[in-house]
Amino acid sequence: MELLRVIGGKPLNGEIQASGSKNSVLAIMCAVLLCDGETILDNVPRLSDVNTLMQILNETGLACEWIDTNSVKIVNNGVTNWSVSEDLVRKMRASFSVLGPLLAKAGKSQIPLPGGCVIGARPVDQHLKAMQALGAKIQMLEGSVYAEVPPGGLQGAAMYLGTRFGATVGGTNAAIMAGALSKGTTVIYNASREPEIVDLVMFLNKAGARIRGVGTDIITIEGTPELKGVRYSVMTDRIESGTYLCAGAMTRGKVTVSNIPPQTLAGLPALLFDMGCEITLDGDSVTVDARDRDLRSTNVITFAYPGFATDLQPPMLTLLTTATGISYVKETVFDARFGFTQELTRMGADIKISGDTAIVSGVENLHGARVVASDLRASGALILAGLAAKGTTTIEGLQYLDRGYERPVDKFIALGAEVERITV
Ligand SMILES: CC(=O)N[C@H]1[C@@H](OP(=O)(O)OP(=O)(O)OC[C@H]2O[C@@H](n3ccc(=O)[nH]c3=O)[C@H](O)[C@@H]2O)O[C@H](CO)[C@@H](O)[C@@H]1O
Ligand SMILES: C=C(OP(=O)(O)O)C(=O)O
Repeated sequence: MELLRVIGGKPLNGEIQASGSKNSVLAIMCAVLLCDGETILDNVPRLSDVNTLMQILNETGLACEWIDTNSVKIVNNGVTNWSVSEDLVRKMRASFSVLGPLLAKAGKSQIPLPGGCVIGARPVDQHLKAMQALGAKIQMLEGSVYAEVPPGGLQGAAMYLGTRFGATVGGTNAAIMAGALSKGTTVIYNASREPEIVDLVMFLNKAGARIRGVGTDIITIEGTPELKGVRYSVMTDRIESGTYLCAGAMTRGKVTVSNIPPQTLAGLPALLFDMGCEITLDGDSVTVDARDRDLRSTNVITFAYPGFATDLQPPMLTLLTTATGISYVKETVFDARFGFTQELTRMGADIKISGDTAIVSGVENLHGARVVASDLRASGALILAGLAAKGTTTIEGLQYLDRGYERPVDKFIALGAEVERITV
């Protein structure tokens, strides 16, 4: 088994480059199913999620290969298989996003239901609603979704997408991708406004789609009969970047993340400033300076963009464990995203959970412990805790870390951390 050993107590100092965005590249790779011929994607992060999606696309008949450290070539000479195997969907929930493109391109698709995960229930009713609005026939058989295009093909339609948690990123992506090849006009009301959706649409429009309104909550799509492969550079990862900025603050150091447009971080720099950090925005680089500072508590509420990103809630909450005073962290996007706080408690944090809110009372120090990451952002959060703690922390569950953080050990070492992967 592989573990991460973190020796804490040293302030991080230095600069790192943000990697390509996981959530953006996964959506764009699904959209490549819609694009005939060759697509080259640059700034692709080397992550296990990307490799899993490459396997899925290969299974559908596309040919994906790494052609450079961060570039992937995908050749789409036609979809030859419209079903996805269960073990791949289980590995990565985002694989369900091939449903819409497979349907639009191959006329049908079969995908096992992804089920819930440790951060919440995660149903896909809004993905299916979008497909049905475009005319698809949907059936559930033995835990799989079977979708089929009606005889005249998918027809553009107006649809309202939304869940009890607000807009849906995956549902909006699904509607955009299927709408791009539908006949006529598709309008999505209450669309998600996440930067990764803007990136997906920029890719699709470069490939020949006609989509406008992205970045607002009404997206309009004029369907086109075909899309062509293009070369496209994926946006940088705001969640990875935010994690390193929180690490700088948590260790009372000074960290610059370059290559990240600050507006994509939504409220994070402002919240770090409220806590007492010095923040410098310089073009596409963000610096947090917390050296010799006493950080104070603040309150955080997660929301769809431009609200505070739920994926940054675990690192932000972790940072608050050593801020003076009491912080309230309310999670409104997923219904079970506080599991990791139990592990922080083992390291000396004082956290109480009351429904959708975590009440964090700042302590002077965390102490090293053996802890287990049970999801992707929990893994980042526990590294931050380990970096700030007195003593040594060992973290289990590195398969989650590898899903979403590119070369984290190299990046933390570049900032002066004592971190190593060990096999036991
Ligand atoms: C691969 C990817 O891009 N993942 C991101 C995507 O996940 P994902 O696309 O799954 O997130 P959604 O925005 O769809 O989910 C938001 C909430 O809506 C619920 N819901 C969603 C769809 C649906 O059909 N029915 C329903 O009830 C979900 O369970 C969740 O509680 O956006 C999330 C919210 O920013 C991020 O945390 C994830 O990192
Ligand atoms: C929740 C996340 O990803 P996914 O939707 O792929 O599970 C995440 O990146 O934090």
